[in-house]
Amino acid sequence: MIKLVNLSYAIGGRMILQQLNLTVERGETLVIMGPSGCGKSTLLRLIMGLIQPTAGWVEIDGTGTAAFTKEEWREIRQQMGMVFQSSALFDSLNIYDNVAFGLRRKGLPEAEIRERVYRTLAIVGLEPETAAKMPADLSGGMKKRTAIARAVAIEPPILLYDEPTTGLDPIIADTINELIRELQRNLGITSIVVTHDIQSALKVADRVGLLNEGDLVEVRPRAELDRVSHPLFRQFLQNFRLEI
Ligand SMILES: Nc1ncnc2c1ncn2[C@@H]1O[C@H](COP(=O)(O)OP(=O)(O)OP(=O)(O)O)[C@@H](O)[C@H]1O
Repeated sequence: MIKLVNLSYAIGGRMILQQLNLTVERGETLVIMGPSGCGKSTLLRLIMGLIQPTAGWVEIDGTGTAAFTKEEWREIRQQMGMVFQSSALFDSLNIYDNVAFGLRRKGLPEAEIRERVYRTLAIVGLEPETAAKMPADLSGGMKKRTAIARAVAIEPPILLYDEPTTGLDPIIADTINELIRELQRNLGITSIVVTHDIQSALKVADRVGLLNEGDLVEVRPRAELDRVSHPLFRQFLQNFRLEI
């Protein structure tokens, strides 16, 4: 479970996020949409503890993080996987070592790492032979699968995705959406997905929220998107030619 309590973030005197309150239940997938620059990536960075809020706090599974030390953040980050916008694979490491990265940091024995790497590659739909390849040898969709595998390998209860389908063609994007859904269904992962992609939102979301100018203006269950009331949210959905 992820809870935001009056969460605010300002930088250089400018308010980026203001007083966000939200609970993402265990096993739920929340999609956050919003215009460019509205603060979506900043929100994910706050949840990961990569930056600290100006006011308010984040709770992870009932634990408030406001007074966390760097060490405590490092520990709780073990509960969270992050899939970065550009996949952000380590270019000099092969796929095996990319997926093994978080497992090595946990200090697991190599035999267990090996078993988990191949199991995770299978979960994300990559052949075992992919393990020996370098990121540069992979297509965009396979890179994204690898990035998801790297995040999933540590078996985190929470996964955060920053624009998981950006830059992928619609068919490949759809397979990534399927994968996000499967991970939620099969592993019960709690997820926040930040995206511009309404198709993706419709495929993976239990609920969808609109972030605008640092404010979470409306959050709706996926099945109730036809009842959205905020004008910008309506416009946002219509712009993507959603029949509402
Ligand atoms: N370190 C920083 N210094 C100055 N401004 C920042 C910093 N980090 C974020 N911002 C500003 O905060 C706002 C929100 O940025 P953020 O990257 O969170 O938006 P976003 O919604 O993820 O955008 P996009 O959809 O384009 O990725 C932007 O106006 C950005 O310029």
